[in-house]
Amino acid sequence: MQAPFSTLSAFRETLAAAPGPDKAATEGAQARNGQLTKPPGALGRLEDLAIWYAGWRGTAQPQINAPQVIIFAGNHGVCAQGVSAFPPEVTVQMVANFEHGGAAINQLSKAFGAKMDVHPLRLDTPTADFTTAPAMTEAEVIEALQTGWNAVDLQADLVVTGEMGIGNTTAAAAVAAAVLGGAAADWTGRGTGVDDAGLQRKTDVVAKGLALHQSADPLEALRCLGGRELAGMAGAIAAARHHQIPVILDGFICCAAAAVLEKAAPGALDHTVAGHLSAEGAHQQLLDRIGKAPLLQLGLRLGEGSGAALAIGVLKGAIACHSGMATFAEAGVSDAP
Ligand SMILES: O=C(O)c1ccc[n+]([C@@H]2O[C@H](COP(=O)([O-])O)[C@@H](O)[C@H]2O)c1
Ligand SMILES: Cc1cc2nc[nH]c2cc1C
Repeated sequence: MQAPFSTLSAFRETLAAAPGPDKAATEGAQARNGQLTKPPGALGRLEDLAIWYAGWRGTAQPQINAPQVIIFAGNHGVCAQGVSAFPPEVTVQMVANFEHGGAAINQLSKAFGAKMDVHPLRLDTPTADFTTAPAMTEAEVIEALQTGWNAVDLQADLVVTGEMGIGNTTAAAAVAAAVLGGAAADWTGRGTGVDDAGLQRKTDVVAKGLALHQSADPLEALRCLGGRELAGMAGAIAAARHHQIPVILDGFICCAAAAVLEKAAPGALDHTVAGHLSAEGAHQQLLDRIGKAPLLQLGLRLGEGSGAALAIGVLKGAIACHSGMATFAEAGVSDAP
């Protein structure tokens, strides 16, 4: 389906009109969970995950057969300020690596049975340096949101949103600070591995951007301080909601993009779970602020959707148990405590 918006205000309305989970499917899944051959609650968070997933898919006994990993790539004018340990050319080089199957996310997608799509977003035209101008025009941010929306495969039954973009932890920190509040230093971290001087530069750059672009509107924060890959992820997360497809969020940059949606329309992330806790310092508080507990904590700070792709395995495990286990009655197991 083509994106049903061509302005930020129409995108805001699309978010506000998003559907909720199916009540009957949720209740059916809760009832089924109570009959499965295990002590009550013994599968811990897997039980909540299965019931959550069932509600969004609209069936009490769902399957996961077609996960889709979607990677958006963007370039950032703010790299001119020396905010990354790597040069911006790495973005296009890594896109080629994705296309040739050589990146971590290629292997993780394959390992967890997901198809993987890559969307380079105008890599030859970096966003404007947000210390001097808005990162994007409305037309540019809309184009990226639309590409994200249209990237979701309607046949997918689970979506992972990931990114690649040298400099994007600076953009994500600025967006997080603008939509969630706090000082620049609360949200900046080492990204690809900047040293102490680089971290100080990054914090000053974010503070400058926040001072220049003051708006209470989270979508304006995305436009002025974000990047095309953040907007792409936001568009895909919103589209997945529209099509009742659950989403696994990835690391710091993905969650900053998601926070924009949550602030623009509270509840907009109800169809999402946090795949992992990134080693990027501010990810924990970002997750706290969007009310998500990560499924995994493995010290990853790669991006590319890698932590979320690993969490596909957790969700598949939850659904395999929920939909495939025998009930006490079917197995002839006594359910008396
Ligand atoms: O996902 C994360 O939490 C994460 C944390 C640190 C770095 N990254 C990745 O590293 C790149 C951004 O780092 P930087 O230092 O260039 O801002 C970008 O391509 C991200 O995918 C990703
Ligand atoms: C090599 C490299 C791979 C990445 N994948 C995601 N972000 C990245 C940043 C770099 C520098």
